[in-house]
Amino acid sequence: MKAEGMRDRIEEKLGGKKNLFIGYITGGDPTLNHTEEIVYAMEKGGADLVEIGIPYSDPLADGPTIQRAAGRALKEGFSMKKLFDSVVRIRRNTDLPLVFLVYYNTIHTYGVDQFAVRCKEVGIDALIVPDLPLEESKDFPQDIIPLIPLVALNSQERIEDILRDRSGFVYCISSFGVTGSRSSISDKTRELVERVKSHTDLPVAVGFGISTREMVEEVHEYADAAIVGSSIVKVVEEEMGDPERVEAFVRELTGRG
Ligand SMILES: O=P(O)(O)OC[C@@H](O)[C@@H](O)c1c[nH]c2ccccc12
Repeated sequence: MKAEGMRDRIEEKLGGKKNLFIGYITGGDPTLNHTEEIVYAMEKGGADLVEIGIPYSDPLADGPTIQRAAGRALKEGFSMKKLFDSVVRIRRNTDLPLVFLVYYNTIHTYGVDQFAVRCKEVGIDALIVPDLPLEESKDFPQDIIPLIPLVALNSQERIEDILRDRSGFVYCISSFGVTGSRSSISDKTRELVERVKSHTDLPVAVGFGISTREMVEEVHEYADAAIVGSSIVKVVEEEMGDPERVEAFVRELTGRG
């Protein structure tokens, strides 16, 4: 489903391209000022899209690294209102596609329609809602802002259903369990991506457990985009949000510049 009258930054930047890179950070980690600077840093390092995670106290799909990031952000007084204000500032400076990674509770508490409208207003391009079941996503106002379809190794028979009438890109989850670095990518992932590609022309991205340039290259052999979260968040943690360090790490992962 395509949002009416919305400029499709995701299609412009990702459509028909290869060797793409998507980076994740947690919004407000360690502060919202850092988030703004880190988004620019990731773009300079070669990221084609940035996922901004909304810190949440009970993030069931997240491993310890991203949980700690959420803890840091919440301790600093994170609020949705302040994040929306940050995105308004970010949008004055870049056309980089931006996606929120947000648990449903945050949306529900804000008000579903209000949340969707505000995201669109500030220039968020899509949402990833890891805990929203497919059936319920059908009632979500995707005419206002699209939801990125998530496909897991065990979604096999439902792939066609999941991919029907979608825009943006497809997020293939390459392993079972929670976010966080792993030493290798399951070989089932390639099959999953091939299957997804037989049902859609959207760009296909692979995430979960990717942490090195070698793993990014491996994903690029069969998918359009590699997604890296926890290992970027680890740099944010170790370097106390220093954008230059994040830029250097993202550049190492993308192999650009
Ligand atoms: O952290 P990893 O293993 O690199 O995985 C990507 C990831 O961080 C990001 O896309 C993400 C963060 N939280 C999530 C929850 C569900 C699905 C995906 C995510």
